[in-house]
Amino acid sequence: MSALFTPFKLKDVTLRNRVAVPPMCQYSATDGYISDWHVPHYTGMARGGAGLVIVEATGVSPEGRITPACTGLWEDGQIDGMARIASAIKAGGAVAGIQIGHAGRKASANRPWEGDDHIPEGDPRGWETISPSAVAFGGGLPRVPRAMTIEDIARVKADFVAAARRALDAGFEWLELHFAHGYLGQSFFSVHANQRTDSYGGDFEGRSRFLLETLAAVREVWPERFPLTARFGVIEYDGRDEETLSESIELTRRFRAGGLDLLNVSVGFSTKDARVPWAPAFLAPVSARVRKETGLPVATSWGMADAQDAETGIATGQMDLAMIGRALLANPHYPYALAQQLGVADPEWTTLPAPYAHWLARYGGPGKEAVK
Ligand SMILES: Cc1cc2c(cc1C)N(C[C@H](O)[C@H](O)[C@H](O)COP(=O)(O)O)c1[nH]c(=O)[nH]c(=O)c1N2
Ligand SMILES: CC(=O)[C@H]1CCCN(Cc2ccccc2)C1
Repeated sequence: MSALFTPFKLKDVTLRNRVAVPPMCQYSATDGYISDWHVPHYTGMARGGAGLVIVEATGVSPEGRITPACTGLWEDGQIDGMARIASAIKAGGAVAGIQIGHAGRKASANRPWEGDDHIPEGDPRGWETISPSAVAFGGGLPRVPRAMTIEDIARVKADFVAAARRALDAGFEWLELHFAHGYLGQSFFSVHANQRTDSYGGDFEGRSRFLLETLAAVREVWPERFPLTARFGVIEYDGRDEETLSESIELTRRFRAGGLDLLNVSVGFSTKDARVPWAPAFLAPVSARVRKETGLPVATSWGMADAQDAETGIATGQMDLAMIGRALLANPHYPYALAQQLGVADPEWTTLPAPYAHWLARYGGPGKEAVK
């Protein structure tokens, strides 16, 4: 019996298995509105057999996008397109999730294949960036952000709440706050990005305040029956890992007390000088520690695609969900291959829709004997 292919119930939502498609920007939107790219893309991901599909980082405001081509939920007109995506994911048999976020000092950037760098100041495609402090990320993102005022902070929190409401209206049943990867939420917690001397900076309490207040505000509007989750970088690989991890674990305990239902464990990416130990499943031991020391269900990703790594991750309690990203860009039906490799009974019917499963259940594969 495969641990990866067992259902996962969280609040009133049940995932058919532990394979999750993490949010992956498609950089295919216009003014935050989806295009003809998105519904087929997410439909394919859901039909491939994953238990959960989380829609890409979606801006809570125009300036909260990473690039001009990122999706948004800052205005009601954007709900309809997102509703089509949510409906398609559910029809494909997966739970429909969405990540909402604000890119902070990493905003106003070109698409990865067009430079992955800040749009030059003065270029009409770009916009002013904001962050806890006027400290640039550096490298290809040299633009110095404007330090947020208390009014900015209040506005952005309200934007998260409004976007959460729109996600609910669109039919999503799993919400993920983007508090990772060097974007605004992560930046408030990061000593690299947050040098404020007011109540939103300085010590652990100050650097945690924006994240905890945003969670509390969203918790008020997101229904108890649906999972409210966050993706958060618990480690920076900047030479201060033990200090960062212990602070992150304490903050995760407070997330749990504040009503968070699951943490998607990731990397902070707050500094361009990070030395990330890239390797298959490199974050799994960190995920295990967070899960053990906080008691909160966790998901994690980063090289979790190997069948044994994913199976071990779940079977040994390192994580509750394995988030598999690029392998699913390569092959949205990869959950079918995982089920086959892990010896799941009826792998076709476990992962694929009837029009495919019926025939594949009696198909030997390329180069094998013809249909029986
Ligand atoms: C094209 C693309 C786009 C995105 C990502 C990645 C890639 C490749 N990733 C990170 C992603 O969710 C995942 O954590 C990483 O890709 C690591 O997992 P894999 O090693 O790919 O399985 C990502 N993460 C996130 O929290 N929000 C996002 O919108 C995106 N966007
Ligand atoms: C929005 C977000 O969190 C994404 C945007 C794309 C790059 N992601 C981070 C990433 C780094 C290296 C390989 C894959 C992914 C973060």
